[in-house]
Amino acid sequence: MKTGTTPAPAPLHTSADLTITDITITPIAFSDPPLLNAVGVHEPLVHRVVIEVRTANGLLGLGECSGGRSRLENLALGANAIKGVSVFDTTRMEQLINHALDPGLSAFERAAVFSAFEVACLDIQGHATGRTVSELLGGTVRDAVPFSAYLFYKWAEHPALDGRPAIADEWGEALDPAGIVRQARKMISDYGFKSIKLKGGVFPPAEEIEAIRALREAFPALPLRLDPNTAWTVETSQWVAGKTDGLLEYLEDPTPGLEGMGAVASTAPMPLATNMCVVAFEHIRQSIELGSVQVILGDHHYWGGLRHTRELGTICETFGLGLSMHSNSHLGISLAAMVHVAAATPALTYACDTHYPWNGHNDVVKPGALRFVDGSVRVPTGTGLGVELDREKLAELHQQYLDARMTARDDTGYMQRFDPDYSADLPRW
Ligand SMILES: O=C([O-])[C@@H](O)[C@@H](O)[C@H](O)[C@@H](O)C(=O)[O-]
Ligand SMILES: [Mg+2]
Repeated sequence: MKTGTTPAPAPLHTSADLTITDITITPIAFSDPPLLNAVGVHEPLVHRVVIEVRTANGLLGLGECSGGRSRLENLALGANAIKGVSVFDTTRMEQLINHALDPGLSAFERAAVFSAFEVACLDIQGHATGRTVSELLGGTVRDAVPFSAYLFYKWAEHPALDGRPAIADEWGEALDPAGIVRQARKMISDYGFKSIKLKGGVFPPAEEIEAIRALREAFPALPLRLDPNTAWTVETSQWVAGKTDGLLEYLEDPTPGLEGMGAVASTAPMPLATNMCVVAFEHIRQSIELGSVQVILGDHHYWGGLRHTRELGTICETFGLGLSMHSNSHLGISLAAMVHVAAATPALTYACDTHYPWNGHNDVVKPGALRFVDGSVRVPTGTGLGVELDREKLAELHQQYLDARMTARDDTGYMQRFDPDYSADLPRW
């Protein structure tokens, strides 16, 4: 219970004014280092979208999601469907968006489109009532949200290409256990993270196990995770799980599919986690029946917004599953939304993932509200999401998007520019 030190804020606006009148969808591009994964390498620019929702009484709410040509088309359809609706009617909004989108679209894409608007509407609800988004989600159960150091094998620089010079970064090369430990030391010294995740699926599994061993030696007290994004067969996954017994707090998506994961889980000494085989509510039942995963990585972008992600927490608790959070390359609007929902979700059992150390220096939100201290981000205290748009930065990143003529993320195609024989067929080992 709150003590009398903070006076309860009076509602600032009546809900009668909170009809959506205008929505701006701005595609942006921001820089990204050459991070390696199971399907290739990150391109020099990430395509993402900033959503601005405005109401009749002049309030503004922000959302952020991943980009791509079809995503932009779907966002435009969604925006059109919810004009004239109150920002408090998010359930109806979800129905309207579902109705407006092509019936053939995946549940995943529908959820992603709705989520971007839901976050912006919750931001406005917060401004209108003088409350934070986490308060609107039921209040915080933690003041700060822990994140893990998200390590990647990486090249020292984006190689020169088509007349463009090479692009180096502050992180340098990490292609072996020593490079990974070096990267971990820098990330932990910069951000204070208390757990570590290594993106695997890049090198043969024995080499990645060596990197995990090196991390264990360098950071004896920090929990470790390995995520090869389904690069391994069931047999290889079982072998790796046996070799990393006692080293990992969980093993994430070693192999494709609920059945494959179930087979690995039946022998693995550690819990299995996923952001690939359980990505919608409809997958949970079969996963429980098969015992496929013991930890779900929620992600409000893909689970249909902040309220549904909070509901996912309750389901995880009900079935005795752990809950963590997945991340793709993102900026501060998404980080703020993650922090609010994670702070309001008692069932969160693991530190969340974030790409922010790789991308945050390019943020579209003004500095100050989001800071990592000892690996955690304190819940922003301003109303709504508690972050403010930096319009100059938004314009700059939008221009960067226009100049780059981006269409969709293509880690595999970019890798093939340097290695024409590269194949992204998985499982690879
Ligand atoms: O950014 C990447 O290369 C990651 O592999 C990302 O695309 C994944 O979605 C994610 O981080 C994961 O945990 O699988
Ligand atoms: Mg993953």
